[in-house]
Amino acid sequence: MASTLKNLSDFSHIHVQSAKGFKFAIVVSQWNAQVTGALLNGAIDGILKNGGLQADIDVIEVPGSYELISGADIVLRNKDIDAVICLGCVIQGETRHFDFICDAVANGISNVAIKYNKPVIFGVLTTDNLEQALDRAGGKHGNKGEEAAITAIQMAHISKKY
Ligand SMILES: Nc1c(NC[C@H](O)[C@H](O)[C@H](O)CO)[nH]c(=O)[nH]c1=O
Ligand SMILES: CC(=O)[C@@H](O)COP(=O)(O)O
Repeated sequence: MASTLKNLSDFSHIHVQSAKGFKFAIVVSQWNAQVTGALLNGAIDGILKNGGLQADIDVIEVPGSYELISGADIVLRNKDIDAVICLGCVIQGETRHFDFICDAVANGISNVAIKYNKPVIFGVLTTDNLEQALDRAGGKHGNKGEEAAITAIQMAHISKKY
């Protein structure tokens, strides 16, 4: 369902299990910091509102969304983490660089999840412009960072169960 048809932060349709006892890493890009900072706040709020502890959240900043791949790999290689949340904002520019970054990040994050058999959540906005990004980072379409946190909580429970 397109974001315009729903609020990304409306979880009334699901039962969100507790985040208590799980350890999360949030890897966040510094590119478009106005947006990624809001995504980070949303993700942290999503974990804390559902019983998680601030002490169980590691935040790792990386330069750009492309570096989310390495950031997720480094943290999973070095820490016992239940789920990683990758937050970024890629905005179309004049060239095809946007396409290469988006494809690389989506595929790279998937590969890290498979490599470590851990949930690595794709919380990366890929927008035409800044307005669309702000709308999804605490604006009229909610906060994709909070959505990514809820996804991480759910996947952490699934990983623990099976
Ligand atoms: N244009 C955007 C970038 N570009 C930078 C890359 O992510 C990467 O850091 C660089 O290619 C060096 O490896 N990154 C974003 O996160 N958002 C953009 O809009
Ligand atoms: C996604 C990007 O790397 C892009 O914003 C860079 O802008 P440009 O394509 O104009 O170089």
